[in-house]
Amino acid sequence: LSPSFDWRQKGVVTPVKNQGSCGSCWAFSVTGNVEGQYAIKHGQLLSLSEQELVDCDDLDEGCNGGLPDNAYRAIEQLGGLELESDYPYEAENEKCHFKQNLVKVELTSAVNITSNETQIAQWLVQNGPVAIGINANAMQFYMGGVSHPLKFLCNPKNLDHGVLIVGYGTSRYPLFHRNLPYWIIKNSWGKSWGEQGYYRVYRGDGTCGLNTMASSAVVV
Ligand SMILES: CCC[C@@H](/C=C/S(=O)(=O)c1ccccc1)NC(=O)[C@H](Cc1ccccc1)NC(=O)N1CCC(N2CCOCC2)CC1
Repeated sequence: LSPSFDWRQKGVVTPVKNQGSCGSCWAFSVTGNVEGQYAIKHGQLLSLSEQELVDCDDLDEGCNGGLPDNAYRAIEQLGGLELESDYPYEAENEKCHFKQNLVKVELTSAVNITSNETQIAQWLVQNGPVAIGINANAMQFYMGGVSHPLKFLCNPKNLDHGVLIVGYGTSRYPLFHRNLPYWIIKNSWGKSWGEQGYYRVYRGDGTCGLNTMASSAVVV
């Protein structure tokens, strides 16, 4: 396993987005994953619509929450994803105005990825960014660095947020830990949150349950 890998350097990750005051994190996690899969397969980076999922994915609950696995199925059933520019984000539940002729990306299926973090890293290098569920307790007060909250402060069984792993690394931590392994996670709370919108979290001990619900779409 290479010591670090970052899909942002390969041009398959769109700029950090902001879900606003709508519980649509699950939709951003899925569009981020599909954007990556499509870019890797077709060599073109498209920004895809979260609002289409918020409005049209009836397996989920729009601004009141959702699950990546439901969203992949809904995208297959709907017929595909439209561009962000064709179906712009409104941060509220609206009436579905999906248009089949505007579909840019179709899914053939989706996969669940093992919870072994070394294997998740291998999968990521071979296939692309990974959609995950995580307990966001430690993210609400995150100001940068490598987050490694104590288990009782970030229950790995209470997943409540959908985000996207885009890479991993090891920090040369001078004083305490020599090589601190971490994940690089794209959040959807805007660029002013965390490290320009990103979250680095300890890699290797199931911190905040980040390894327990890893998944990806398979695009046409
Ligand atoms: C109210 C929804 C909030 C939203 C994220 C909002 S958020 O703004 O990113 C945030 C998260 C944490 C702290 C603060 C802010 N969370 C979700 O959508 C989370 C995301 C998630 C959870 C677990 C695994 C993967 C992804 N999902 C959920 O909240 N839900 C999952 C589906 C569930 N349905 C119940 C009825 O039967 C069908 C399923 C509804 C709640």
